[in-house]
Amino acid sequence: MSPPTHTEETYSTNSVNLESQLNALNINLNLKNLQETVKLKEEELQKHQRFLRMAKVTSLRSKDPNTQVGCVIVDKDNCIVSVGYNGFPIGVDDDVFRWDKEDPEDNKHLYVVHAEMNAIINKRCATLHDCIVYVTLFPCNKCAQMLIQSRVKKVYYLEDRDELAFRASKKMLDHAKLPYEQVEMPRGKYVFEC
Ligand SMILES: Nc1ccn([C@H]2C[C@H](O)[C@@H](COP(=O)(O)O)O2)c(=O)n1
Ligand SMILES: [Zn+2]
Repeated sequence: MSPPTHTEETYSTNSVNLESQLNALNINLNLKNLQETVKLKEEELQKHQRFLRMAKVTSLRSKDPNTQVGCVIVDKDNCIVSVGYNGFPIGVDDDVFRWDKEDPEDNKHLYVVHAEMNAIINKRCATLHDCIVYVTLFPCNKCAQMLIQSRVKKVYYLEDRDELAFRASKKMLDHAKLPYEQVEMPRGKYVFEC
């Protein structure tokens, strides 16, 4: 077999260079796509953190001495369509009805309207279908029922509890395929100059 001619050697070298240049371009393109994906993810996380910070501010209006919960609902255009916090129904006097939990026959849980329920009731739009719910504490089973029936798209939350109401809520949300996601907040993001 005759040795490769100068032309064949040159062609072979060029094709190797071309292939390595294409590989380098491909790696560079993948890196740029990855950087863009990471940037979009970071921007989305910051959006969720902004709305959860608003939910936290909303929760400060609650008179519950033990647990203040806030809820913000936004539509598909990220416009706030409703807010709510946990409190007694309109006209149910905080001075008459008790906020403590000692007496099973006269317990705040018999009276309080949850933040999510208030946000659902307070909505300033025809429907909550496909809206996103931001709540400072994971929805209980009763709120999960209302959120499912309202056909919201997803729930983002800050805190969770290992209690029956929350376990039942997850069971229903999972079965109804209503997704939920816990959001980590950067430290010190609740410092409000009031
Ligand atoms: N997702 C939730 C869970 C609870 N709440 C309200 C109901 C009570 O006012 C308070 C919990 O009281 P605790 O048992 O911690 O003394 O939080 C709500 O609005 N939404
Ligand atoms: Zn609830």
